[in-house]
Amino acid sequence: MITARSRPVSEEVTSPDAVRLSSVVKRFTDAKGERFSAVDGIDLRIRRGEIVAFLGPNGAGKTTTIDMLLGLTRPDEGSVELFGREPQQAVRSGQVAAVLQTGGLLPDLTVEATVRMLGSLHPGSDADAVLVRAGLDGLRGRRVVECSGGEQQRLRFALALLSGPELLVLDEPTAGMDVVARRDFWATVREDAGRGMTVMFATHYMEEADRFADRVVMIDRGRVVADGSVSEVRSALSGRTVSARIDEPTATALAQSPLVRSCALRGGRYHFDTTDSDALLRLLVERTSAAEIEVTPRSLEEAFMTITHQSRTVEEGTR
Ligand SMILES: Nc1ncnc2c1ncn2[C@@H]1O[C@H](COP(=O)(O)OP(=O)(O)OP(=O)(O)O)[C@@H](O)[C@H]1O
Repeated sequence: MITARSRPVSEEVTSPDAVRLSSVVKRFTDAKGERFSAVDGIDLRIRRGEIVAFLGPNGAGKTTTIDMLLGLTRPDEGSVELFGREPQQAVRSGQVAAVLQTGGLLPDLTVEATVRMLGSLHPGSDADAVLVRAGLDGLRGRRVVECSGGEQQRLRFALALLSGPELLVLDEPTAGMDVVARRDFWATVREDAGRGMTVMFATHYMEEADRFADRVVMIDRGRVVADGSVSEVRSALSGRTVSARIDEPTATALAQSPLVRSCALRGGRYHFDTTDSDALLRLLVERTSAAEIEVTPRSLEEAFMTITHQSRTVEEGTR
C-alpha cells in the first residue's frame, strides 16, 4: 500500500488533525440476511488545509465513511474525530459542512432567498459574500427548479459555506454533471479552498482527483488500498501494459508470473499489466510464440482499475 508521509510530533500536539479515523468498522446486513463490513478497519488522518480525494468504485464504502465522518451514523468499531472532537459536535458548531449529492433545496425559492433563509440560521454569516464566493451572484433571482444540476450543486456549496466551515466534505458533488459544469464547479471550490479550508471529496473520477486534490485515498471493499500525494500515487501505480497475440494456455501461465499484475483479453489480444515491461517483453520473445507485441504506458484510470482488483482475471473483455 502507498502511505502518506508522517508529520512532526510537535505539530500533532498543537494542532489536532482535521479528520482522524481509527480502525473504523461499519457493518450492514445484506439482502441474504448476512452481516458484512461495508467499512472494514479504515485508519485515516487528514491534516488541516489538505485537499483529499476519496476514491473508490461503486460500493467501496465511501458514502458509509462520509456518513460516519459527519456524525450521521456511528461506527460499530473504532473512533471518528473531527478537530479532536466528536463529529456531531464539530458539525453542530459549524466547523464542518457538507455538500451531498441530492436533496436539501426547495424548488420554488430563488437562489438568493435560499441562501438568505439558511443564512438566518448562522448568526454572523454574510449571504452576499457567500453568493459571490460560490459564483452565484448573477443567478440570485433564479428559482432553484430552473437551475441546472451544476448550478444547484453550486448552491449547495454556497449553503455549506454559510457557517464558515474549516472542513468541507463533498460526496460525489459533480455526479451527473457534464464536463463544463464539472469544470466550473471545481473552479469555484478550488478558489475557495485556496483560503485554507480542509476539503475531502468522494469521487469516481480519477481525473478530478488528479486535477484538484493534494492527496488521494483509494478505498476498495471498505479498506484503504492506496494513500499518498497525487504524484506518489501516480508514480507508484504507473506501469506499462504489454499486449500480444498469444494462445490462451500461455497467457494463463504468464498471468501467474510475479511480473504480471493483471491480464485481460480484448480484441483478440492479451493485455498484461506489468511491473517490469522489459522483463515481460524478454520472456514473451524468448520463451513464447507471441506475435504483434506492443508496449504502452498505463493510464491512471487503468492503474485505479488494477489496484481495486477489478481486472484481475483472465477474461474475454470488450472487443
Ligand atoms: N443501510 C445499508 N444497509 C445495507 N447495506 C448498505 C447500507 N448502506 C450501504 N450499504 C452497502 O454497503 C456497501 C458500501 O456502500 P457505500 O454507499 O458506502 O459505497 P460507495 O463507495 O459510496 O458507493 P457509490 O460510489 O456507489 O456511491 C455497499 O455494498 C452498499 O450496498
